[in-house]
Amino acid sequence: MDCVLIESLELETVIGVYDWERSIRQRLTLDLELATDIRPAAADDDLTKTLDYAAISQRIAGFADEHDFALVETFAERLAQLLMEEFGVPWLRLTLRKPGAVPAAAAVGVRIERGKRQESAR
Ligand SMILES: Nc1nc2c(c(=O)[nH]1)N=C([C@H](O)[C@@H](O)CO)CN2
Repeated sequence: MDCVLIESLELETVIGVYDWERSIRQRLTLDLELATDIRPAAADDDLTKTLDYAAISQRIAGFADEHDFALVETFAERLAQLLMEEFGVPWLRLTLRKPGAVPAAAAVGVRIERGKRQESAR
């Protein structure tokens, strides 16, 4: 299975369950593995035949701007749905970290996998 990767994407958003978190923007970092068959794009050297990681990163930054969830779980789940629907991603693994939320930890967060892996014929 081929993947397009986005690693350590830095986002700013309103997120948190406590009152003091509702009026500030906090940093999240995102790792993504997005399943896609890269061979058509590679064969024709054509960006339109693959997932454009720049366009997807920009869309994710917009998503972070538009929403103010309480939980990282909600952010991750809603973002996964968006990526699968808008970009036709059949399977993804998404790791969302909230650095600084627990001072004794480098980061805390969630990792989810959604969709079906499609093993490609060789
Ligand atoms: N599983 C989770 N636990 C906690 C979350 C969360 O989103 N998911 N959030 C908080 C607070 O917002 C925390 O980040 C403030 O430091 C606590 N636990």
